[in-house]
This record gives sequence, C-alpha cells and structure tokens, in this order.
Amino acid sequence: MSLEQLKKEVLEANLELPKKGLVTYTWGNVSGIDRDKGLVVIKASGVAYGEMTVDDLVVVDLRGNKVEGNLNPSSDTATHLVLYNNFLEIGGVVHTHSTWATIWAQAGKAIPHLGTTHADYFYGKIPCTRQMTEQEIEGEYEKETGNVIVETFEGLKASYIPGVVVNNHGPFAWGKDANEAVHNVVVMEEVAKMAYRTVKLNPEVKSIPQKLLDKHFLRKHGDNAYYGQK
Ligand SMILES: O=C(CO)[C@@H](O)[C@H](O)COP(=O)(O)O
Repeated sequence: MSLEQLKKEVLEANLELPKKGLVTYTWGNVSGIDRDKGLVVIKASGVAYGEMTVDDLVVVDLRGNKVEGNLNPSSDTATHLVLYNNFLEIGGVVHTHSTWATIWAQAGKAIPHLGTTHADYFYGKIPCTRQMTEQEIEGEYEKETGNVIVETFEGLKASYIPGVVVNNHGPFAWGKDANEAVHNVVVMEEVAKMAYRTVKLNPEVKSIPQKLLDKHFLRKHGDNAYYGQK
C-alpha cells in the first residue's frame, strides 16, 4: 500500500469515530502504520473532525520524528508509537474518551467478559492498567502511558485482546489496520455499556464459561478460524 493510500485509510478511520458517536469535540485519534517503510500516519493534534482532510494528518517515524505534514501530530502519538514498537502484529491504533469505556477506566476496573458479544472480539476481560506514578506523569507522560499498557499485556496476546482501558484516562484499541482498530473500539464501547448494566442488574454475575469464550472467539480469530465466508 502506498503512503497516500494509508493516509486515505487513516482519514476514513478517524472520520468513523464521530459517525459512531465515540468522540466529542477533538477527543480522540486514529493512526495506521506502514511497517515496510517504518512510518506512521496519525491525526494532527486538536483538529476538528467535521472539517478533517488528509492535510490534517501527519507522518512520523517510529521514533516520533515528523516526516510529512504541516501540523503537530496528535498529543497521544508517543503512546501509539510504543504500541507499534511492542505489538508487532498490529497495524492500526485508536484512542477515544467514549463514555462507557471511560467509565470503566475512571473506576480503575477491567471490563469483564460476560457474554458472547464480548467473546466474539476479546478473548477475556479487557484489562485496566495500573495508575501511573507521579514520575511517569511528570516525565514522558504519553510514552509512559504506552509503557504501562505494554506492562499490562505481559503474558497476554495483543491480537487476542485488542484493547485496554487506561486507568483514570480512557480506551485504546488496535487491530491489523486502522479500520479494524476502530471496529474494535466501537465494540469495546458497546460491551462496556452492556457489562456496566449487567453488573448493576446482577452484581454476582460470573464470567462467560471458558468453553463458550473459546467457541465464540476462536471461530473468528487465529489459525483455526472458520466463521463467515471463505
Ligand atoms: O486526552 C487527550 C488530551 O488531553 C487526547 O486524547 C485528546 O482527546 C485528543 O488529542 P489530540 O489527538 O487532538 O492531540
């Protein structure tokens, strides 16, 4: 894929966020990576979604150096870059402050895996990171946000749990490309809402049984997936 095509894809993925009701004002960002070139296309910081064009995208390398674009890249760029540098299988990253996922983040709680809607996309609970330390907040805050996500995923497969809620902050999600990352964050918002209401209705509710989690997740993801059309 050319860089121009990647920009188009990243623009479309960004524009999907307001369409799905996941961003208020400028509260979110999507990026996509060209692994061969080692370049990331990301939304510029603080630009309104209503009038966004390809000129509102910025190209950076994996160290955060600007390669193309007239504007400053998203303030969350360093977090995206830590994810690309550590989760080598991913091709797109998204961050929002969508209401339901952010409620779980602010409560400091993982989104529990209670039903098959969740299991179709996330192979277990969507983890919540630990709170960040004062040093991390005072230092390279956005980079440390990425590091705390990576720390949370020790022993987990990022492609099997394509999202996280960052404590006191909000959701980040990822996927094989920018479009899939947005798809996953849309699903995260839905399952966050369902889980909140399920727990309210039945505080004793248990996680979905492992067999049912396996059935739903593994038929759609991984080497033995068979769901849908060939
Ligand atoms: O949390 C923040 C800013 O505090 C960000 O996530 C913004 O919501 C989006 O920032 P830009 O991508 O426009 O810099």
